[in-house]
Amino acid sequence: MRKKIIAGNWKMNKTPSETVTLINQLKPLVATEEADVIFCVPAISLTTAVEAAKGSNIQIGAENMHFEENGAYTGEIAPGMLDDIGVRYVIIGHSERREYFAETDVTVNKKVLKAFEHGITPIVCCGESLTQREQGVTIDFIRQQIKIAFLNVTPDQAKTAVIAYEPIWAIGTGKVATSAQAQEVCKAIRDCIAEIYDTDTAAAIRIQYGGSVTADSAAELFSQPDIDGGLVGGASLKPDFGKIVNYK
Ligand SMILES: O=C[C@H](O)COP(=O)(O)O
Repeated sequence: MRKKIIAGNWKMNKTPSETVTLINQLKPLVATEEADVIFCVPAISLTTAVEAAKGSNIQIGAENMHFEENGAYTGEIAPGMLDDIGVRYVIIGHSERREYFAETDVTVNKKVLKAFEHGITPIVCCGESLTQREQGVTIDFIRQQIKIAFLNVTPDQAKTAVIAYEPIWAIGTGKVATSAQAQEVCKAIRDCIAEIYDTDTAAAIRIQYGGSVTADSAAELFSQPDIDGGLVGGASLKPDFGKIVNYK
C-alpha cells in the first residue's frame, strides 16, 4: 500500500519571513500521519523553512537544483547544499523550468541521477501541452519524458522516486483535469515504469497529479487507483492546503 504524498509548490512566492508565518499557520492544519506532507519553497527560504518545520510532520523540498556537484554556475544551487541543510525532496523538471529556463529531458535525467546520489528524493515532473492533448499524443509524449528521466536510474532508486503528472493546460488555469483523465495518464506512467523495470518497482513508485488542485477536487483525484497524492501550486499557499492534505 503506497502512502500518499501531498506536496505544495510555492513557486516564486513568499519572502523568508512570510515563510515562517505561513508554515506556523499551516502546521496544525496539515498534521496527519496518513500522508507525507512536503513544502517546496524558494531557495532563499529553505534554511528558514527547515527550521520552522522542525517538530512537525512537514518536510521541506527545493523547487530546483543543478546537476553538477559544484563549480562556476553563478546563481545555481548544488545538490550537496540542499543535503547539508536537511532538504530531502527536490522538484525536477517542472514545466515552468522547461518553458522559461530551457530545461530538457536530458537535464532532467542528470538532475534525477544527482539527487539520488545525495539521497534526495526527486519529484520528477511530466505533462503534455493542450496542443499535444488535442493531437492525441499525450501518452506517447509522457512515456518519452519518463523513459529519458529514468535513464540509468536503478530499480531501488526508482522505487523511492515520486513522479508528478502535471498537464500544462491545467497549471494555474483553474481547469483541473477530470479524475478519469488524470487516472488514465498516471496509469500509463505506472505501466511505463513496469516496462522499464518490473511490476514491483511500478507498484512502489508514487505518482502525483498536479494542476489546479483545490480542496473541492482533491478527494476524487486522490482516490483514483494510480494517483498517490498531489503537487499543489496556488492552493498550497492558503489554509485550504490543510483540507487538501486531509482530503478524506
Ligand atoms: O507544481 C504545481 C503545479 O504547477 C500546479 O500549480 P497550480 O496548483 O497552481 O495549478
